[in-house]
Amino acid sequence: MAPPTVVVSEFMDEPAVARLSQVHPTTYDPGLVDQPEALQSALAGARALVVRNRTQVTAELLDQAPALEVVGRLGVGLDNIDMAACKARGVAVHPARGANADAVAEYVIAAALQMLRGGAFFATEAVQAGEWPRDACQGGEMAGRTLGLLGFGDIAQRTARRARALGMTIIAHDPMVTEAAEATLLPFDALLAAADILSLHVPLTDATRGLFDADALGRMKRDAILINTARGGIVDEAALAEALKAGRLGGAALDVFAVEPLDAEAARAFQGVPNLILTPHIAGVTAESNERVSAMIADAVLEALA
Ligand SMILES: O=C(O)[C@H](O)COP(=O)(O)O
Repeated sequence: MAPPTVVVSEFMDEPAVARLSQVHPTTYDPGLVDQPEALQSALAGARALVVRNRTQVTAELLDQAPALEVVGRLGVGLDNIDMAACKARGVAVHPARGANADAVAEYVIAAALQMLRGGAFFATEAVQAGEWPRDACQGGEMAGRTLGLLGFGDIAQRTARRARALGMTIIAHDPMVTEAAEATLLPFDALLAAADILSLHVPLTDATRGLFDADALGRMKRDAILINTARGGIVDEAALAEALKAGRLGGAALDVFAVEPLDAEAARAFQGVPNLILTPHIAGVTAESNERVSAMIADAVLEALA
């Protein structure tokens, strides 16, 4: 078998893989991300590498791939890719910008609705059993509440449009944005103090690492809901667990974690914590978004190698 020109180390929509395979010898093995040696040897002659968020594209890995020309990223976060090392080696990096944004925006709205109103939808058994738990099932409304967005890029703006349609007031903080039709821009402290639901849409950088520590969480409303679909590491998980347990915060939905899958310490910290939803880094992944993301990256790789 010819050594692969294209290596795909995490899951990708099969029709997009097939398009790559028609043109170039392609190794598609979603398990490669967990087999560093196999990944290195697959890359020996590869011109393209396609990853999601778990494959660490480090300088060391790039050194094992001397023919590499392009990295396709099946998502938008770039914290698993050493961009400087790619640049130094002339390796282009293509994220799937915009292709999973609707999936994340819908997740944020669903998580907020779930936190406010979700209890009612778990009443099926009680209702079948002849109970009528109307008090326990009473929730809250999105309309009239304030959605705070930290970061006001594409995903946050799509979330804002949906929230506005539900009657919410939208506020945002983004040092890169000076004008926004969809939101009132506020300083960070004012955003923390005013949001009923606060959703994070910033990358993990030195400036955002650990930003939501005990102090920041303490400056939010006591009944506020925090939603993190951005990156683990922005929220201090132990401090969040403590705040929820102590009733200093209303609830949280976390899709991303400092270590994924959760390590034992984080799992212990979250044990028995009330009003907490944990999901496995899935906000941006739906059947539709996987198709869009994969098609976009197949196109980018084919074009780069043409
Ligand atoms: O950065 C992203 O777009 C999200 O983390 C989803 O990425 P993934 O689906 O490629 O893991």
